[in-house]
Amino acid sequence: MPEAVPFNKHFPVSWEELHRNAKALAWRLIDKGPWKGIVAVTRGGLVPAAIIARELELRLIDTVCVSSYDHQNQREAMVLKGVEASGAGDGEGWLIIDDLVDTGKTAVIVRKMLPKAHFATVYAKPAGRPLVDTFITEVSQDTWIHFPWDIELQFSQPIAKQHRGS
Ligand SMILES: O=P(O)(O)OC[C@H]1O[C@H](OP(=O)(O)OP(=O)(O)O)[C@H](O)[C@@H]1O
Ligand SMILES: Nc1nc2[nH]cnc2c(=O)[nH]1
Ligand SMILES: [Mg+2]
Repeated sequence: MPEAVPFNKHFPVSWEELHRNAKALAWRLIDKGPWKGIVAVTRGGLVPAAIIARELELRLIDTVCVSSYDHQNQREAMVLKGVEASGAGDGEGWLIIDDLVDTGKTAVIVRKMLPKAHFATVYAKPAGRPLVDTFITEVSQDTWIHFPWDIELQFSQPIAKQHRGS
């Protein structure tokens, strides 16, 4: 595995921004369909998958449940649940939706389960980018993305102070 990159930068995402970017992803995906359904990668893929399901009028939704981070620390990936009764088969005509790809480890696992599915994320970092078929926004490898469900409003240090401290 490549050496872990420290997260020097922070990229907070608001609900509005996430909604807008997930809708932008739906616009990119509409012409690549038709789609039979969505497999959301829990938990991060659940909110983007809900927005995309609404926009593409898809009602058949399944989940794969993968966990590989304790906050910012990556550990061995655990598959808690695979694709079940949805009939996704080899993934032909299906979308896999996750919030982001970072190292690409989760993407490799999910792609093995559904090799013909179209893998789409809202955000991508360079190491994971080759594993995604469609994404919206790229951020650098040393950036940690903070999703709206993980954060709350609070005082923020000026960038100059954060930079001196890093
Ligand atoms: O490309 P990778 O290095 O594998 O990282 C990307 C994965 O990490 C996060 O999930 P996490 O395992 O933290 O679980 P969560 O979705 O439940 O927060 C994120 O939602 C992606 O699924
Ligand atoms: N929230 C969040 N989860 C991740 N999992 C892997 N990389 C990230 C990231 O940048 N932000
Ligand atoms: Mg996840």
